[in-house]
Amino acid sequence: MDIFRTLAGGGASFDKRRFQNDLKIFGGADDEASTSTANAKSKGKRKRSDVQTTADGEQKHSATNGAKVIVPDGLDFFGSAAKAKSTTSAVEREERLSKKDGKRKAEDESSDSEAEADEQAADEPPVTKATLSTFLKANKIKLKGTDVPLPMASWSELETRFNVQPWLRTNLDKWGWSVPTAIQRGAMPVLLANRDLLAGAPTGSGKTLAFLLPLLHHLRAPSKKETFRAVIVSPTRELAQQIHDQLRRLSDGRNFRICVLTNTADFSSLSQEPSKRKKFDILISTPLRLVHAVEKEEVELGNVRHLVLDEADRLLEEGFLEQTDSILAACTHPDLRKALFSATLPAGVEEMARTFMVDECRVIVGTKDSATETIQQELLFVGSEDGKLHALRSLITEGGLKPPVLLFVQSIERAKDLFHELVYDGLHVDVIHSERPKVQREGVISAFKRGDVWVLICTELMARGIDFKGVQLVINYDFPQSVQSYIHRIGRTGRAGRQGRAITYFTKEDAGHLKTVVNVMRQSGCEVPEWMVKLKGPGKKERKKLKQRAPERKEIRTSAASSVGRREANKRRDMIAGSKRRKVSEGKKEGGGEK
Ligand SMILES: Nc1ncnc2c1ncn2[C@@H]1O[C@H](COP(=O)(O)OP(=O)(O)OP(=O)(O)O)[C@@H](O)[C@H]1O
Repeated sequence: MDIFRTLAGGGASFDKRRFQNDLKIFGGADDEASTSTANAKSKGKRKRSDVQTTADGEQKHSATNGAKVIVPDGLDFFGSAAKAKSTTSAVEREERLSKKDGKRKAEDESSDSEAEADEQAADEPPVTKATLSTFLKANKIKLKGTDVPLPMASWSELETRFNVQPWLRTNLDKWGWSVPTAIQRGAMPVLLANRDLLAGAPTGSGKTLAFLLPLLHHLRAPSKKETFRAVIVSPTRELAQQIHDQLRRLSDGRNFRICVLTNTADFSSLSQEPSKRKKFDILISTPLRLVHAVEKEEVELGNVRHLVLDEADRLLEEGFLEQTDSILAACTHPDLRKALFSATLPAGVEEMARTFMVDECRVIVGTKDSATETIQQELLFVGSEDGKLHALRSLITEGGLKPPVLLFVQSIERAKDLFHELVYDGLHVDVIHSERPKVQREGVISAFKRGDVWVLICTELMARGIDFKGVQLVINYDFPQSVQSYIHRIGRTGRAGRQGRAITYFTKEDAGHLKTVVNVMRQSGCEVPEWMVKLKGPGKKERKKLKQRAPERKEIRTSAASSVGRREANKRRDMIAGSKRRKVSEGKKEGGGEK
């Protein structure tokens, strides 16, 4: 079907002169090799988001094409205008710590002014009732609930206001973060005051610390008497492991016993008879594992005082809802406090959450269900399924594929297929999905973090929560099945104040759902062609259908002949490289004798 008829059927009209290049390609959509950038920054006019501060304190993202996009202060999650610099320095400082001493010294000297900005930010005065509304506005925080505790402006309030133990502050300071992020400012006081909390803030904005620190504060020290006083539930093993790693760092030196139920060793300790079981202070688990353990009476949740649902909207969705419900029912302690966190909180989820929370506070940062501002988002029309491989290979040959890259597909099958295609392209590519054994999954993640894997093909498994700091680019090879999926997937880049880029491929078949992504792009300040803005969004029914079931797509495969050709070419290339290496090493041996 003609794509323009499809789109026009949705109420779109086009400025054909302005988008003549796109139009040309759309018109020739039958040619499966056709690809067209239908994004705002096409043809090299990509927006860069260098944060500038104007005299009136507003921040601007300067675009390389000259266009200025005003960014509200609060959407810089790592500080307001005056602190933009200091935030960057906090993240940079974390990286610098791992560099050699000499280099560190030189960098430290050159960043005197940054250090001054850090100090200024760290000294921000506590928020009072009189300054509350200005503070909330500046940090783009929205608070709701009865007697919601005032947000905290700086880390020093942890001691002065909440009496947090010095060891916790010492461990926190090891990260070198000069100021709390907006969600940490708003959510931590609520949790430190031991209130139920529903918290929403963009991807990569530091939600994990916002719930971990108050939790450790309340537990104070390991307990010999009670087991499982706190439970953190996450939808994937990988995320559970990541939360565990951060918790370990934050509780360094305190000997808290932390059980990650997805770890075989911890799990087998619980399968023993009750008297021989190890006692744990904190339990981190995926829902299914936890429910099984509760059913088998290996885990007893009657002592739990603090329950955290990370990626709460996912845990309250079909597929996990039943298990989350069982977990809630098993946490029977009268003093149980619940904290729900996510970057996306659809209205239905909030409604459901309110049915089991008590006198909860609601803390939302930025616009609900929106993408992180530092991500340059692009939509790329690829004609048809085959066009995706062409687009990807063009990106590689044009040098636009700067590793590390995460590449999302809609199913395990397609992840495997794409891996088999790309592995012959000479890329350092690997694939991760739930069918791969745990050890392999862990190995792939480590290799990706080390930089040994440049392109990681993944399924929805990696869409939420995973914090790979330096991801340069996210490619949605297959169009995401919901707006939440889109926000979380692209949120793997542009984390902790860094810049990131996300490209979403779409075919004629995806066109009906384009508007959902377009809305997110516009909301986060990306330019979008007018014709896309005028598109009609999918109805509720269509959205539900797509969420429940991924569309049928043509198998990922270039012609057998070309893949054999590439395989042969790669073999030849490897042989030549091997022979060169051998010659060099033989030469070295011979040279060695001359000394
Ligand atoms: N106050 C801070 N200043 C600077 N960096 C921070 C601060 N707090 C956390 N970070 C860093 O920000 C990054 C993102 O944090 P985190 O993984 O908690 O994000 P998140 O909001 O949970 O994201 P997602 O929604 O994707 O799960 C991490 O690398 C973390 O170390």
